[in-house]
Amino acid sequence: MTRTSPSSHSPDHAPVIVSSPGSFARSVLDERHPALIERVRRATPYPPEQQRALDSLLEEITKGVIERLDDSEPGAERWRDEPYYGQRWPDVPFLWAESFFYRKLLAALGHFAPGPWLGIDPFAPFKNAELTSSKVDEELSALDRLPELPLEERDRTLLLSSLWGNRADLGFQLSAGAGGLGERVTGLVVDDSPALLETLEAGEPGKVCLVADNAGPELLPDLVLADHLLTTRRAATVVLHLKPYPYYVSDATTTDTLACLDRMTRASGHAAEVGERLRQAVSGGQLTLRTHPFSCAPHPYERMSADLREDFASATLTVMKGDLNYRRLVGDRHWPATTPFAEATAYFPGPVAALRTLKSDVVTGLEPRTLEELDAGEEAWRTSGTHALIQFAAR
Ligand SMILES: O=P(O)(O)OC[C@H]1O[C@](O)(CO)[C@@H](O)[C@@H]1O
Repeated sequence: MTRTSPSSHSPDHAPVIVSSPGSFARSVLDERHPALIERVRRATPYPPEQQRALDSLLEEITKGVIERLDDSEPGAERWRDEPYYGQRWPDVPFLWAESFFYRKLLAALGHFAPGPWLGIDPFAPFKNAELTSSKVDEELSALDRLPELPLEERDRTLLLSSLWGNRADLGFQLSAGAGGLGERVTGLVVDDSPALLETLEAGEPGKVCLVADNAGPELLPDLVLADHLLTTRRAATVVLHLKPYPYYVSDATTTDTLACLDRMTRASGHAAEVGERLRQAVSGGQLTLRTHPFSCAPHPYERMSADLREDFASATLTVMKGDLNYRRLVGDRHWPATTPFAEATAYFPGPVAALRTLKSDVVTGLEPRTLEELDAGEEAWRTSGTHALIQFAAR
């Protein structure tokens, strides 16, 4: 990966830029994005106007330079002052390039334009296939064993299933180049779960912010975890942060959340009970769904707006799910992997945890010995989704 000039948050660690051929970031832009355009075309019979817009987007990302979003697009003003227009896609920060690609894909499909395609989620066919799969049936039935477990074991099981649910990332599965997901490795590269749980147990139950990542098989265990936090009084309220519009293929929106609740209540046994309780929690205000525009911003959380900062500052704990949230939490930078997680997140306004399977180059908080072992083992441990971590920083 190439490096560009450093910036304020971590002067020594440059942002991840796409350019070097052969880098992970480059493979996402060169392989994953064009493949995704084709999958979207095949999944939904978009009319000629949208087909032509997809052709132009494909041409732009493969051969052209970055072109602005049309001013008529909702939220276009948030993208207007970015410094990257006219540059080649591989020459700008990875996080920005990926985010802008997803926003342009929605523009090409008329997602925000009044008319018949308004609000149609281009990724819905993939998400629906996952949510209706028999694998999900099995996972929901497995919940029947949950009430028998002692509390400590339930805590751990639910944290781990929310964590490993993060492997359910359609971006990965749709990828032609990445070779899909490898076998998951048992054991976490960092496990701060005892400190995380201690924070939730200390003092009166407060608010927990759960910043969701993917829909379906990841969101289901996230919702079960939210129910567990509420029913065990680890949290008085949970705020579930969702994406305001379809993003990074499988990221969870409000529609996806309602689909999960529906899936649970239509199941039997414990899953149905949890689903019903969660519906009531939404109606009663114990579980709030929040879709902040910054959730789809191409920036690290260090640049979050004052109202979002206030939400996280007033929480007992914020849990960031998944790889993209991790990249945004620590900044998508070339951190030395042994940089303490607390240092990389020092700006964060409250206690924060990350539950993440590793699917991109960025990582912090590793013990030197762990890093040595990982580097000596499987080559792509940072990006293959085989390893995972639970990190926590108190404030
Ligand atoms: O769904 P997750 O865990 O956020 O993973 C999404 C990840 O997929 C990628 O788009 C490509 O791997 C990463 O850039 C991103 O971090």
